Amino acid sequence: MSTAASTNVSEPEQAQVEPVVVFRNVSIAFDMKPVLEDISFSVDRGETLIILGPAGCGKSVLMKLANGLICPDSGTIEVFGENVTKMREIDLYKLRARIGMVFQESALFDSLSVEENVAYRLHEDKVPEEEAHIRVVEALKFVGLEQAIDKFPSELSGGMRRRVSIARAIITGPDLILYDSPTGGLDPITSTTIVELVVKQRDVSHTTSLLITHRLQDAFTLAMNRFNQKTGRMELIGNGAIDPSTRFLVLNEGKIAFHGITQELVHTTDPWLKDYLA
Ligand SMILES: Nc1ncnc2c1ncn2[C@@H]1O[C@H](COP(=O)(O)OP(=O)(O)OP(=O)(O)O)[C@@H](O)[C@H]1O
Repeated sequence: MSTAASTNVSEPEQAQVEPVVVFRNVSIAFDMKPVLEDISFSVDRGETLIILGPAGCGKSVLMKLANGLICPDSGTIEVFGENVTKMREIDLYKLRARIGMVFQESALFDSLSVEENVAYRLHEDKVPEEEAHIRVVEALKFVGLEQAIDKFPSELSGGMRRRVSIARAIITGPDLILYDSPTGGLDPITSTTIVELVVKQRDVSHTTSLLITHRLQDAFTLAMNRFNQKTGRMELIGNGAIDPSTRFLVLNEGKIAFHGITQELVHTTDPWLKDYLA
């Protein structure tokens, strides 16, 4: 029973901060085959959640659920405090305006120039041409590609296309970024340049993010590095320290095999996780 004294104790500050994404008991099956079963987790403001797991375990399905692109069979999903599973298409459209998406295949429009691709959402929102151009240049500068503004996707390397895709995702100043395998299909050196951009976005803008990766190396690079704004480069945090805003979610056979911080993951005693991380 609560006492007068206990009710007077002020609640911790964190109680006032609403998570950006909340999954509660979410399940979904395709063709009677369960893909995600009773999944619950939340992502706090400013957090980067790295999603790992074997091929086909449901990582992309989880991300599509977070974006309201598909609906769960049961459970609820809240994004920015709103239940996306109950939203009308028009409200989902407004919600997605606050979300930046980076797809594995970059998903650029081949017939549009880099400038038109990056400005796509601004044009949809009827942003005046002059302002749109300034913002495109700024976003392309962020990813180090301002010189490619007049090129077409077919003239770019895979890594450059991925960088354009990141510029397109950040141009609206999103409150949440969903990265679906942003380094997929890239060589290790190019992958590192993409991870560096993700770290830069995390440490400069503190945008809440969900990031799927198949490469453990990328996941740990994200956790162990920070962006140095003075040098304009990513650098090791050092002394074995890790980024406090980066957490991990590992899926296996439709369930959460791990959800927590980097140190807990690397010191796990779970046999399956140890094998997966080896
Ligand atoms: N629209 C759909 N219809 C039927 N099955 C689907 C659909 N979308 C996903 N699946 C199935 O759900 C399972 C999980 O797919 P998902 O793409 O989320 O896996 P993943 O973990 O992202 O895989 P990968 O690491 O290979 O990208 C797979 O078996 C896939 O075939």
